[in-house]
Amino acid sequence: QTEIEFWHAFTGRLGELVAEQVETFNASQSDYKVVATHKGNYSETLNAGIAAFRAGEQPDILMVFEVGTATMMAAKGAIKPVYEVMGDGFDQSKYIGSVKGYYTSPDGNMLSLPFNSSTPVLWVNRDKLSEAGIDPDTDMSTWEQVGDVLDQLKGAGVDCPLTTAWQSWIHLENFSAYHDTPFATKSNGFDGTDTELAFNSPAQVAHIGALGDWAKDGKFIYAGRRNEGGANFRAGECALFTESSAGYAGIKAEAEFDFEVRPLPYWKAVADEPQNTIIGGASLWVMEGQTDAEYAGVAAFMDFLSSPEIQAKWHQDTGYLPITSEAGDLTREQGFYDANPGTDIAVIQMTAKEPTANSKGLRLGSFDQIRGIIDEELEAVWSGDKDAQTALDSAVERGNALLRRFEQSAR
Ligand SMILES: O=P(O)(O)OC[C@H](O)CO
Repeated sequence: QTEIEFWHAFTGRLGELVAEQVETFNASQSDYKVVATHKGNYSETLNAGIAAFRAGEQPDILMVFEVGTATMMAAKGAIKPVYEVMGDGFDQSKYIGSVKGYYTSPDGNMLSLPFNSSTPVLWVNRDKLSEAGIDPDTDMSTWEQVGDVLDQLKGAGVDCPLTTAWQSWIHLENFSAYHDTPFATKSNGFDGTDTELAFNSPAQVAHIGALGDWAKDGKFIYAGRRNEGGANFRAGECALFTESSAGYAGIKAEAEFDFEVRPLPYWKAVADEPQNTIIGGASLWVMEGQTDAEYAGVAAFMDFLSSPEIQAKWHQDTGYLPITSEAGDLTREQGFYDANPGTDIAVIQMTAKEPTANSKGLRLGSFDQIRGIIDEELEAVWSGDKDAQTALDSAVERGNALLRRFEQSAR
């Protein structure tokens, strides 16, 4: 039996669900055994994979969050493109375009498997709204409307009207795509590594400024750079929570209140209607230097993960997007969206409009480090130390220095 090493970044409910998938695969055949190992959070898992490659001890499969995509694409000699691993019969057309597009080479080949792809949405604690005397069905399509609701929640004495996970991903990266505004030049890096950050334009400054005002007034409660705010929301402390669609797994397992998923709000003052949101989560990269038997095992496992039943179950359990049209169709046929209203919002938000140059996604080198800079600057806004314009100007300048260094090293 050939062992396939799979390093991932899941804990909690998602950790249980990925373990279940691996067990199902292992029990379904006897040629291969996938051994899944948790390597820490997304950044730690990426760094562990890079360090292991340098030491010649890389796993067969490495989960890399979307932030690491450009880094992995540039890591020549470290990765084996998924379309090559899958071989001649690989039908790339079954994967949903807007999902696989993030991980596809300029000549149209899938470089990694978009196993756990998400997009941000608005999670609502309906009980919290009712307790505050607010109609839980109140329209919160726009940030203007959310602002009114936050006023009412604060007025009713709610301690945590709004919190967020992944502030840069949701409130700058997706915000920009959703309002069809560049996050960076050169189609957010898709058209070349000579890209510059551009998220300090009036639309982004206005949004971060509004969040900063809400933070000052105790209406927006900052909980951390990753998904720390999830614990507060799941415990029933917060009324509204901007978080990944994959927050679903934990919320469904833990929330003892009536919850709902809504589309990510947009500013009516900036756009008549929203563009599309972009991908987050992670994809599975295959590492170089493995045996033919291991690559055959990786292909079998990825084929299994992409099969309609397994993929539909994963989508329904986790809130991650279905990666194939068949898995989406099967989910609909099974009545899942009817029984769980709102669970199709993430897919609709991603696919309702043809992406523009500003909304295909991001492909920026050293982006994990750049996110660290953005996090630092945003925290200065939430604490009242910097205004939004100053903080975003500084993040752009500091981030551009890292992009230039990446560009030189990629040559
Ligand atoms: O929580 P996830 O897995 O949907 O990931 C959210 C962000 O995309 C991470 O960069």
